[in-house]
Amino acid sequence: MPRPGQAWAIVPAAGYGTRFGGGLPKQYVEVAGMPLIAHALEALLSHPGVRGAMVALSADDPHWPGWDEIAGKPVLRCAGGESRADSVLAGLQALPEEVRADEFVLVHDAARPNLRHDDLGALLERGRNDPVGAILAAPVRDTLKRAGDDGGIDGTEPRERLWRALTPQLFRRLQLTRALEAARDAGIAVTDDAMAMERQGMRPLLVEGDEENFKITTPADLERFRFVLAQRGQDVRVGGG
Ligand SMILES: Nc1ccn([C@@H]2O[C@H](COP(=O)(O)OP(=O)(O)OP(=O)(O)O)[C@@H](O)[C@H]2O)c(=O)n1
Ligand SMILES: C[C@](O)(CO)[C@H](O)COP(=O)(O)O
Repeated sequence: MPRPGQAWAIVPAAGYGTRFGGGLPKQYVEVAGMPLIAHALEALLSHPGVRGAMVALSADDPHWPGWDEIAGKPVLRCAGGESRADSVLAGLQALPEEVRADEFVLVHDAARPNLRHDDLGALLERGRNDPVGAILAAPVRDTLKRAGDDGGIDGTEPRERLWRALTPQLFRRLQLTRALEAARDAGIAVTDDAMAMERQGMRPLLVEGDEENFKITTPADLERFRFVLAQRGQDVRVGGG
């Protein structure tokens, strides 16, 4: 049952997992008996602050299991686009009419299966009290090197005040739509939603999130996720991938 203040989530899931490899798009690789996208959706939709999800899929995605709801919440679908930003924009435009222009919406990668409820709660609480919105992020803790063409080190980048952007990212529906449209029209490939907002001169809030909310990009990331689940004592019946 919808509750006041719940936020819709847009889940971009129309990627092909090129860096992951294999025949199956990585969001459908099974871990602990569920495709990765199910872990991501379950973590989102089981939180009381989330109303439902709009999943942006590749057109005619043959792998989508066809869920209409998860954790008792509606799961809607739309066709994604050529880029992640295009897919997010498609999701924003496909949201139900009930979602007002000034309402906050979450954007969360299908490839991030390990979102914690306390992080999501902090993002919703603090992001809603920010004039622009907020993103989950993690401070850079390693020394950063810039690589030369020959594989040698060209230099060390100052890491003070550097953070890695995670998801979910929380913005108002119309503001994010306009920012993504502006970036698209300017031919700028934004790699996250905050970048589109920054281009408009806005400064989203950084909310520190857990390092375990990492994105599954390569097979090594999948092994890390399996290890994390094993550590949590979950049965890891590994499928393909
Ligand atoms: N045209 C695209 C490209 C990506 N995504 C989604 O955006 C998220 C983050 O993208 P990434 O990790 O890069 O996934 P892929 O694009 O599938 O990976 P790769 O770049 O290795 O092909 C993923 O959930 C992916 O499905 C999307 O919805 N539409
Ligand atoms: C949105 C994101 O997950 C934030 O770190 C990241 O930018 C996605 O990048 P990708 O190359 O589309 O995976």
